[in-house]
Amino acid sequence: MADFQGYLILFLIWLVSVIFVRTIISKTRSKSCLPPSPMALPIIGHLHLLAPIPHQSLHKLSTKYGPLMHILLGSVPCVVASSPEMAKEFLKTYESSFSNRPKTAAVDYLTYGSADFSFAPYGPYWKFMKKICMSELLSGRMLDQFLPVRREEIRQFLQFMMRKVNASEKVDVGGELVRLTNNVVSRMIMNQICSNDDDEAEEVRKLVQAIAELTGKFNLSDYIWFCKNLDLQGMKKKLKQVRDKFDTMMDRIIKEHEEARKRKEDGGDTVKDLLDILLDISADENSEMKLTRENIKAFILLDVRGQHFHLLPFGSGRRSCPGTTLALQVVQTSLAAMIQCFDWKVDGANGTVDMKEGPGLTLPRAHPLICTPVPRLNPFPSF
Ligand code: HEM
Repeated sequence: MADFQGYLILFLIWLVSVIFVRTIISKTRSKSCLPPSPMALPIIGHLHLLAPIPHQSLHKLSTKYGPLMHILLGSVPCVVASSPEMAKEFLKTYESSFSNRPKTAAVDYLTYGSADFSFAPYGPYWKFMKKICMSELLSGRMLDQFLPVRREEIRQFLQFMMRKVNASEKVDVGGELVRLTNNVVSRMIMNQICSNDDDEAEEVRKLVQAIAELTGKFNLSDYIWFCKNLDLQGMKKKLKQVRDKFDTMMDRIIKEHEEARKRKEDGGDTVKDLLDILLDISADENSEMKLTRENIKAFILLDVRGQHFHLLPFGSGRRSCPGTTLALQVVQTSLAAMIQCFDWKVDGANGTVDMKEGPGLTLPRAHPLICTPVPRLNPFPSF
């Protein structure tokens, strides 16, 4: 009996040692495969190194650790590529392994459980939506059809500037360009204008701003594993408020579209907006995939070509921006009109433009650009 106990103890010691040594070997092996990394702190990993503006901090770290480095966002491992060559490796050579976007609690909730296109996992639904975007929603034919909308909105923008000239008033240039963009996109998507000065327009603007802020905000529960189910920042309540408001607005707009479609059924050749096309696809019994109400709402919610990997304003590869052609048409034409019609006198800072960057997903300015427009030529002589 004593012999048997001795053998059992020896066996257990052998088993524990084997497991222990194997774990150490596998850990060392997997670590040695990872790119260089700064020293991480327990729990928060490298989060403390990313303040105040993450892309600037990452650039600084890359000058020390090279164009490919490994960091921990709390408990989430992450690889950072910081040179054109490395970007090409991820976005072209090994593109198929990196075609998903990270999922955050805010985006997942706001998009009805990732039912949208921008954050959809790479798979059959994403492929279906990409095809619809390229062949219908944002196709060349569709963009040509909406040329009068873009022309009208740029005209309104220039007329607004002329009114400011006549009143000798300053302008928040960024704010007005956001208004121009929102108007073009919302007229294309659902035939609605956001610039009328009524309460509803203000409500929509606030909603868009709240969505942008919530999706760009750092949420502890996405990155620190033991905070996953603790809502320390009160995000859940804010997300629910915003999504409920959006939901009510969309239900009303969809109902209006459906009533208008019924009235039009007996003929008429009015231009379809993007929401009409999405409702057509969702009603089509033979469609390759069924589009749900939530897919449609989530698609609407979130609203240089990427071949030279030095400048990638629209990304590159299969997840690159499908709105590039539309965006370039609006950006180039608006910029040309702004430069052709006005000189822009910068307010304060000795007349220089303050290029300080603020935090956010789309690289906002730290401070608004306030200018006084000075007319070079009047595009509307009778105005
Ligand atoms: C100047 C304006 C714009 C810029 C700078 C821009 C930039 C970008 C960037 C950087 C991405 C991510 C690309 C990647 O992950 O590789 C993206 C994705 C996307 N953009 Fe844009 N974009 C603009 C305008 C638009 C417009 C006008 C639309 C539609 C009307 C649009 C729709 C989308 C969509 C749906 C995605 C997600 C694509 C996917 O995940 O497959 N964008 N955009």
